[in-house]
Amino acid sequence: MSKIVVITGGGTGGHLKIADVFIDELKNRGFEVIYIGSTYGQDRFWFENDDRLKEKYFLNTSGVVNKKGFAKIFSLLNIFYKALFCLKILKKYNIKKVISVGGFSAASASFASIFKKDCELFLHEQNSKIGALNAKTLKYTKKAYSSFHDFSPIKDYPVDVKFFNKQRVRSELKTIAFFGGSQGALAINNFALKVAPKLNEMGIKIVHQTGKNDFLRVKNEYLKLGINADVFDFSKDILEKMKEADFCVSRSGASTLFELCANCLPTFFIPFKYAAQNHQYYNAKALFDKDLCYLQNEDDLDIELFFDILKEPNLEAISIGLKEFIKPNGAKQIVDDILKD
Ligand SMILES: CC(=O)N[C@H]1[C@@H](OP(=O)(O)OP(=O)(O)OC[C@H]2O[C@@H](n3ccc(=O)[nH]c3=O)[C@H](O)[C@@H]2O)O[C@H](CO)[C@@H](O)[C@@H]1O
Repeated sequence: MSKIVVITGGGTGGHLKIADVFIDELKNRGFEVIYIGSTYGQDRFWFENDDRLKEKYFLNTSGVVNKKGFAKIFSLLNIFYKALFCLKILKKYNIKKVISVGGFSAASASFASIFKKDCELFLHEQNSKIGALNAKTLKYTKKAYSSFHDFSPIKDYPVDVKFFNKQRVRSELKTIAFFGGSQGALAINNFALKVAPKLNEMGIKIVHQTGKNDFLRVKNEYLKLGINADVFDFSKDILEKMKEADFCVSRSGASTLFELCANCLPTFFIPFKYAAQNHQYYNAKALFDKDLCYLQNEDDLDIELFFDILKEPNLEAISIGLKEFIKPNGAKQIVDDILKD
């Protein structure tokens, strides 16, 4: 069997994090990995200087979902043109297995794997609602994996095992973290700034990930409020920040959500309302239905209710429940399954 696997997909951190976890898992088993992503989105930021990869290609492709008319046709033609380039890569390295982690970055290499007769396509869908490209390629896949959908033979999310290793049952509220997902979230930044003075009065320490675009504004606002918060735009080691927190306010992007579960950190989710098919809301609802998180839509945010929750945040029961909700080794099981024949 060829010892080189192609991983494709990205655009945002939620997809790229899965690629990252699979790269480690494959490298540990002596496989080499080629990554194919896009020049748009965050793919370069995550993998351009990654020494684990045998090769990396960033194609000039972009999404088609939100485009209309000629722009849409042009994007589609471009994706197919780049698929021919990907086909050459698959042939050159005799690739037999391509793993897509979704997002528009995955389109060209996924189509190339479908064109190549002796190549199998595998898919990881992170969210509760199936993404546009994944919905199109699903029927051509050898196997598809998801923590939300019945078609998946493996339900555990491929969370980096380090989040489990630093798992902690929370019992006392000393530190609160605000996470906006890989790009940060204006709504969470504004909410944090509104509740910060009272949190500060209550003696609660604030850790706040703002995203790159809003970092300076938020940092300055904390300075004006005279609050000594740990403010950062993006951290390569988010676990360092997470493990310190006893409660979190976060977007419900799938990778963040399952990392929070793995770490047993009770969370108040504020989903990104424009996510396709409102998938962030449904991601969090899977936890909410089991009383394992707090959940509020951005438009209904209620500061009084938030502080009511903080009076008796049920930390221990939620923390213990999260431990049961997700088991480690999701990545290992999926890669075992991909490599098994
Ligand atoms: C706006 C948007 O379209 N968001 C989507 C995107 O979210 P987004 O890109 O925000 O993805 P997630 O929240 O799922 O994951 C973010 C990843 O980045 C990491 N991280 C984040 C901040 C930081 O400072 N350092 C760091 O390493 C997190 O640990 C996590 O692994 O992909 C997710 C997975 O498909 C979807 O559920 C989201 O709806």
